Amino acid sequence: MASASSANHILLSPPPSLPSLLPASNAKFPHTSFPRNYLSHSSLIRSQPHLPCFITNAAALNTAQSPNIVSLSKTTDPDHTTKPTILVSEKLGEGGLDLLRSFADVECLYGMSPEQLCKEISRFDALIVRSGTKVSRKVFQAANGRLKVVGRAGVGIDNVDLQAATELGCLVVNAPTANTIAAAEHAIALLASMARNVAQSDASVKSGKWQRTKYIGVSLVGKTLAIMGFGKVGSEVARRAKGLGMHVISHDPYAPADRARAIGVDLVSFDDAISTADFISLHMPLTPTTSKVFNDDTFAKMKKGARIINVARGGVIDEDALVRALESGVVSQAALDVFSEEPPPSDSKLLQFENVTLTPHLGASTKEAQEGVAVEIAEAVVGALRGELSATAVNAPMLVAGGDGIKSVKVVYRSARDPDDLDTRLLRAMIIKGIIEPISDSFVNLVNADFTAKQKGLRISEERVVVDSSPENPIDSIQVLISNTESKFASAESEHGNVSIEGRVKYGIPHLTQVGSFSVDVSLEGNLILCCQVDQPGMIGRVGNILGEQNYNVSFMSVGRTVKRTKAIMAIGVDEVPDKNTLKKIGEVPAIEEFVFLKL
Ligand SMILES: NC(=O)c1ccc[n+]([C@@H]2O[C@H](COP(=O)([O-])OP(=O)(O)OC[C@H]3O[C@@H](n4cnc5c(N)ncnc54)[C@H](O)[C@@H]3O)[C@@H](O)[C@H]2O)c1
Ligand SMILES: O=C(O)[C@H](O)COP(=O)(O)O
Repeated sequence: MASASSANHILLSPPPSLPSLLPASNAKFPHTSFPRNYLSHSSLIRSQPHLPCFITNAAALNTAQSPNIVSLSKTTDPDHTTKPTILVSEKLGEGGLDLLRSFADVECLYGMSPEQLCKEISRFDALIVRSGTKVSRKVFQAANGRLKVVGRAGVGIDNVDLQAATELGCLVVNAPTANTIAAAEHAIALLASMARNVAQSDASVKSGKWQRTKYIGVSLVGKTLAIMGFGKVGSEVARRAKGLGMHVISHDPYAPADRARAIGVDLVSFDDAISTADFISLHMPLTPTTSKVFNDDTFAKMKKGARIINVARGGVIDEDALVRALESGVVSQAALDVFSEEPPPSDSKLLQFENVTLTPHLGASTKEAQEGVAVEIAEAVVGALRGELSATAVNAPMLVAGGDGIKSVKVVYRSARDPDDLDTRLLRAMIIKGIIEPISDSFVNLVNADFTAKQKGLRISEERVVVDSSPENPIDSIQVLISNTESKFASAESEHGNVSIEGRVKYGIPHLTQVGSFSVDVSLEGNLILCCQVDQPGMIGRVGNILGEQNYNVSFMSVGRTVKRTKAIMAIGVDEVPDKNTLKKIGEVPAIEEFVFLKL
């Protein structure tokens, strides 16, 4: 692709290499004319050399509001005409569906078998599920790279294989807030109805009996309630239980003590919580750590006659152990909204206990919560498909952790902020993506960038340097140093042999400010010719004339040098993509040692 008239002299020949300088081809999404760079990246990443691309993308982040927000891509493809497609596999509120339909072609296919889902999935850019759809590795594989977003219309994402999603570059978003109150209210409903045998006595009256003595209950006031998991739902349950006059304690290894204290709750150890509580309400997510955390050992530590409410996930309880605890009387009552298998098999022993109250995963099922969740997830999915920032991304780059020849990359962030307040995970993912995408065969986006880098054995180190600049700007500048590689633009190599490049945002636009040891000031937009030449009079004119002769309009020029009359770097912006011969002529100017053409 480059014809070299000397070792340091790189002449890019547009055709046939030009396609590699132009926006990424649609090869990975051959099925659609949906934006080509969607969840891929800006054309710059495919262009030469691959260094400034991550400066562009990383520096652009300075305009984003929060480092905790993930954007998969920024894209503008003026040619796209086809709407994205979204599959909704479980019942979703109308408000959310309306929103989805205003942006995409939406298909609601409820009650699909896992095989049907695998068969259908490759037609869709996004999938929206609730807790009833298992989004397994097989589903991601069957999507053939098309699926870009999975939206979980609710909180728990234990039915989505996040590892597979991450590896295959699919973003997973959820709707974490809209059903909190519904779930908390359901826990309180189960707590109160269990204490007063509402469900059991209702069934008894309906069967013609009048058993006032049998269904004598227990009072809540003054009793100790242990909330296991003091997150959104747990803390709302705590508030309500305080209102009922209960003494509330909680166990949550990650919850801040002052948040608990603010609502009069003491955070205690797991064992203290379960051994002192009269009622135990479960509100932790199902994870490998919490799976079957309520088992024979833990039931044995409970106060005899403890009562358990589970509105979290069935899998946090070893259900066989619960059966044993109910049989022995260690647990006197249980109220369960969730099960390890849903619906529970008809021969499940849990269905046979009169002192166990069961509901069919109704925690989030209020009209209000379902409408809220539907809109929340629709906004998240549409936003992600548009390439906007997504605050509810659950798989990357926050949750998970190239190059041929490249072994290590160092990123230096200069910022006025305290290094502890600088969350650089998204920037890091952007930088890694920029580096490995051009040298990776697999589909790389912000979701799987870290994972792919790890697979390639790329070491990334970060340094945060405090500088005196406006704290309103999260990052003053970003410098990327890549060792053990050669740049297509040799002048990008610093004296230590690292490829070194620095960028910053100026007036909201990413600028390249340092290439190797040369200072430059180049806005990273449009078409750019970067030359390294002997610093001598007339160079700007010569290159300008070559471009002018072919009617190429120069939009800006910037020259940087280290020592007078030695070497200089010239950056020339052009409105149009120069043809092969024009670029060749520039390369043939004797004082020009090397140059690259970049389409940003
Ligand atoms: N039944 C329903 O319909 C329904 C509705 C909403 C939520 N849920 C379930 O409830 C869970 C909690 O929802 P949320 O919105 O409060 O989530 P959340 O993330 O706000 O809270 C979960 C809390 O659990 C804590 N936690 C994690 N590991 C823990 C452990 N080992 N021990 C104790 N605490 C631990 C976390 O620190 C966090 O504070 C969800 O994951 C979901 O599975 C069920
Ligand atoms: O995690 C959740 O949000 C709840 O379990 C709700 O699940 P659902 O959407 O299947 O009702």
